[in-house]
Amino acid sequence: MKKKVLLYKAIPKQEYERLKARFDISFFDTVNDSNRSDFFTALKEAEGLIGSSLPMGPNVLDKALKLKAASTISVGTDQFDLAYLAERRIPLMHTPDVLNETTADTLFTLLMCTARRAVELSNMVREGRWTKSIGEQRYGTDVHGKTLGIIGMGRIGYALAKRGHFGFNMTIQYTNRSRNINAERDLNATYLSMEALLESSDFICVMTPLTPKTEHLIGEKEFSMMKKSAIFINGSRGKVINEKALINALSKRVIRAAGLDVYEVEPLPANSPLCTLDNAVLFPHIGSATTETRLKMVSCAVDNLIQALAGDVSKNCANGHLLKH
Ligand SMILES: NC(=O)c1ccc[n+]([C@@H]2O[C@H](COP(=O)([O-])OP(=O)(O)OC[C@H]3O[C@@H](n4cnc5c(N)ncnc54)[C@H](O)[C@@H]3O)[C@@H](O)[C@H]2O)c1
Ligand SMILES: O=C(O)[C@H](O)CO
Repeated sequence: MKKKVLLYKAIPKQEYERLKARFDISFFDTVNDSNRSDFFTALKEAEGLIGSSLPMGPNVLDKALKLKAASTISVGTDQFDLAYLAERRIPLMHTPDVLNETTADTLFTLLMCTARRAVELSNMVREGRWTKSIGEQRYGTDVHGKTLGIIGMGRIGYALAKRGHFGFNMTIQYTNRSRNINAERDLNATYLSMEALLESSDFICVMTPLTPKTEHLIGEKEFSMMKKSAIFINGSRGKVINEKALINALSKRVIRAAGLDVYEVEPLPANSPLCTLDNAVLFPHIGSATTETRLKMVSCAVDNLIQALAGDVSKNCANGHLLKH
């Protein structure tokens, strides 16, 4: 008999067929009031889970009594409680590496758009407000040759730093849980304390995962330490930043501008004060959102689930270090 798998995201047909060839699939594109009880019935029977963007904390997974493996179509694992899963001996598989370059492309786009006020000025053209030279007060600021400070120099942080170093002759500095020797060797990156990085960077990009230790890592105190001309970029998770403090820093011009791909609440409510700020560039969580990369992520997550349900968690297991204890 085929193992039961709960799929909670629409995926390309060829990847769906790969799953269907091996497993008995229950598919939920979304979970709402009309299908919630069917979702929980399927969850109760599922040995495998695959999907993304749904909170899967203990309150949900306590009902998944037969669960043997979960596979998230993302590198971020913050929808899950890794320790809880490890306690139940359930591996959580994720999709590192396949999205590094695309996400770094997005972050650099965000950085460039923010520095050069691209969205604001493009809107001026579209709305018929380009009636004369834009004027000094709307000039952007240079990116090339500036200092890029990266908080969280992991896989994506490194890919972003590569763009800054080789493409834009930027000075790279970073803070991280541990030294990134490759970044220091390849990109001449300098390891700094958080304080030193905040005080001396022209561009500051946050690329840590969201964990209990990184929640609200950047708040009022940190914004006040940045240069008045600093441009802040968040491509990690919204909750790594105290969004209220960021809004305050932007509206009072404590810093120059921010480029954001992620928010405390997603989708960002249209009445968020962020939407009224002309010094904020707002992307709708599109770090990895290209056709090619999203397909690679789904394919990787499908492979991960097949392998994990066969007992092999040697690759891409996010809580492997906890399962060992
Ligand atoms: N915006 C998007 O669409 C998008 C796309 C991909 C990933 N992400 C987010 O980016 C995160 C990072 O992805 P990655 O693949 O580079 O992960 P990674 O694990 O390779 O890198 C994260 C780095 O953060 C560091 N770190 C962790 N806690 C820290 C702390 N308290 N202080 C300083 N550094 C700390 C780690 O040491 C590591 O080097 C993901 O967890 C995800 O949340 C967002
Ligand atoms: O974590 C990730 O992979 C990205 O945020 C896309 O969901």
